[in-house]
Amino acid sequence: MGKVLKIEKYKSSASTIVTIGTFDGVHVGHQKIINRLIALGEKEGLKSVILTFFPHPRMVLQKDSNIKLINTIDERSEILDSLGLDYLLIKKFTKDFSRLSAEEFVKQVLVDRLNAKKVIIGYDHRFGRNRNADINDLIKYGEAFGFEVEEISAKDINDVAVSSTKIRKALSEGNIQKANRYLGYPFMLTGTVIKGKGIGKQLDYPTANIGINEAYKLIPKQGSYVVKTTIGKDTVFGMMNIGMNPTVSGETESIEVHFFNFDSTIYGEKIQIDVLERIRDEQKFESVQALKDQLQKDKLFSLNFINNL
Ligand SMILES: Cc1cc2nc3c(=O)[nH]c(=O)nc-3n(C[C@H](O)[C@H](O)[C@H](O)COP(=O)(O)O)c2cc1C
Ligand SMILES: Nc1ncnc2c1ncn2[C@@H]1O[C@H](COP(=O)(O)OP(=O)(O)O)[C@@H](O)[C@H]1O
Repeated sequence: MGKVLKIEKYKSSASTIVTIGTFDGVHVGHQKIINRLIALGEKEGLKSVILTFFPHPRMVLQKDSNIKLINTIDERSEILDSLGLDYLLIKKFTKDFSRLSAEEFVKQVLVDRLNAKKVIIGYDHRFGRNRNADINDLIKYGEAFGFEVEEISAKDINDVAVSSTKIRKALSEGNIQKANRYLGYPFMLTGTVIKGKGIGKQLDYPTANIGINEAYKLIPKQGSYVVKTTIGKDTVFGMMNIGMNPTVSGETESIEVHFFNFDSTIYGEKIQIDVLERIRDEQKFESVQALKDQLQKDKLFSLNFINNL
């Protein structure tokens, strides 16, 4: 288990191997780089470090940017940490930080704080004020300050053929199978169980409404999905709806889950939902009975899917 730290509190006496990036999604391409980082670190006796930024540079530099992220920063930290790094450092990305020259960044962060002896970086990585510097500059700084640079080639990156952008698109289109294949783990939603309208129990399908605090979190296309979660020590499956509930209300978007074989009150609990499969688009039904009939079909679809896992 690694350590998640703010970089302002970190100064490494041990020599490190470092990779730098936003890593939104921590997808199979990212995982490949991180596994290489860890393996090389072990081989060469260097502590493995990921330096990541939050908020996303686009959220800071283009204030109007409506970028949505695959992971909240807590989700990203948890997934990165689970890969077996020594340290995950989160650098708060600010306007001031973005104004550091490439050389200042290398000296102040990579050298003085991280004590980097090796840096693994993608062939097209750019850094420093106005993204002025590239990998060749980094190699020169490495010669001056005493670290090696290992390039991840275009071929290595293209072989994986996965990108955070492609995953965002798949999620926005409701293509959860594709997103999950690219992620290498099920897409997750994390939130707190909040009060809804109290209609679920009347329908005989109580639904835990999930409140997500992070406005920048990407929510998949509206519709219903098969999901899985852990409540206490139990694995619980369910069916989730993301949408406006047009049959009974229709004003605001909600995210709600009906869990199978479950009947506890869980208001206020923090919950992480793994999204496994899409069921269908949301519909406006003629009657509450028609909605209930559909929910019964959705349940059968879900149970069948779960039985085949
Ligand atoms: C799997 C699932 C699918 C749903 N699909 C629809 C739908 O297509 N149309 C609709 O109006 N409501 C749909 N609902 C939402 C119900 O209307 C909703 O559960 C009800 O509004 C309860 O809300 P409450 O928890 O805020 O009381 C769905 C709910 C679930 C769990
Ligand atoms: N099988 C279940 N699935 C989801 N929530 C359940 C279940 N059984 C009990 N609950 C509890 O009931 C609440 C949902 O009831 P519901 O009538 O839909 O009210 P609300 O509108 O407040 O969501 C959930 O937040 C949870 O605490």
